[in-house]
Amino acid sequence: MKVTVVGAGAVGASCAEYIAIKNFASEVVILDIKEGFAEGKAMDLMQCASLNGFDTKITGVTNDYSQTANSDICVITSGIPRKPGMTREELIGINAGIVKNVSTSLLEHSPNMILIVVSNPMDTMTYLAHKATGMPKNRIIGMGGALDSARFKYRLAEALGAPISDVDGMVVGGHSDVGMVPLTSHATRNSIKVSEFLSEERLEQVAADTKVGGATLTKLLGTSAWYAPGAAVSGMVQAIACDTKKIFPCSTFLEGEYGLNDICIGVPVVLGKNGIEKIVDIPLSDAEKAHMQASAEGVTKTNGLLDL
Ligand SMILES: NC(=O)C1=CN([C@@H]2O[C@H](COP(=O)(O)OP(=O)(O)OC[C@H]3O[C@@H](n4cnc5c(N)ncnc54)[C@H](O)[C@@H]3O)[C@@H](O)[C@H]2O)C=CC1
Ligand SMILES: O=C([O-])CC(=O)C(=O)O
Repeated sequence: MKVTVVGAGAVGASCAEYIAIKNFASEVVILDIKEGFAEGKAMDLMQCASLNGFDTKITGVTNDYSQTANSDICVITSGIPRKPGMTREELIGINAGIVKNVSTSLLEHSPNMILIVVSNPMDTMTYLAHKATGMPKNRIIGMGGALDSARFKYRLAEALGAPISDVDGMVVGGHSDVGMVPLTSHATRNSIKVSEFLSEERLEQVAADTKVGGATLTKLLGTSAWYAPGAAVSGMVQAIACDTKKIFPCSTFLEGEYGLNDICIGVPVVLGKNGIEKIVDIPLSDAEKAHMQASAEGVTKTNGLLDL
């Protein structure tokens, strides 16, 4: 199993590190445009191998796509992150050109790859990768919901005073400060609905804190987060590589599901060796449906800024 990660920055390196530590891939190639940067990150990570007990071979390359040839899974994390006070959508001007170039260059050398898009604004970048490469929709997957759901579970556990392992919950919709749709009505603490434990007001606060999860960290860190994003990507890569059929909320191209068309947005999917193996249509409450519709309108508006 060969995995390529484009972008050796904060998220790319974190993702490569988690993939290596989980020890399911034979090879990880990290590619960056900055001379020597990916080589340095790869060497540093390889020097963790004996300490952390993994056998994954990690190599770094400067913009040499021939080294990525025949990758099974490719991850795009290249592009600029936001600074405090910015929205993800403001990154489109620079990141669209990068994602378009990177996705087509990857496809030239790995025609059978499954592509995971991380760069922001992620739903629009996933849509762009779809249009630029013409790949089948099951092989282009945007990462956002897996991270947003982890943040939702963190906030729920905090409010419940419960261990995170006791909590389950999912966030669908667009990966943006306003567009996320935390599915509070489906969230549980050890199979008991969280509404049995928390007031409506407290649950609204949990949802609000979840939606600004990325912005909160960006304010604290001065740039956006990387540990949980890297862990979220590595979980999706593992599900595909090991054909686990686990369900993750992912951004995927919709053709009528959830009443939406010609858009990539977060919905629950089954991940396996073929990438997105099934889109899971779950019933939403009227309020969740309205949030999903408004979220889709936001993503479509951002997609309209693309030069396709
Ligand atoms: N979807 C999600 O949930 C998340 C998305 N992100 C996004 O991921 C992206 C990366 O974030 P960070 O790693 O923090 O940024 P970073 O600045 O640490 O790393 C980005 C890397 O991309 C490289 N790069 C730029 N243009 C390139 C090109 N054409 N080819 C190859 N490499 C290129 C840069 O040299 C840099 O090393 C940002 O757009 C950020 O907003 C970040 C966290 C979560
Ligand atoms: O907040 C950002 O800009 C990066 C990101 O997508 C996240 O951490 O959720």
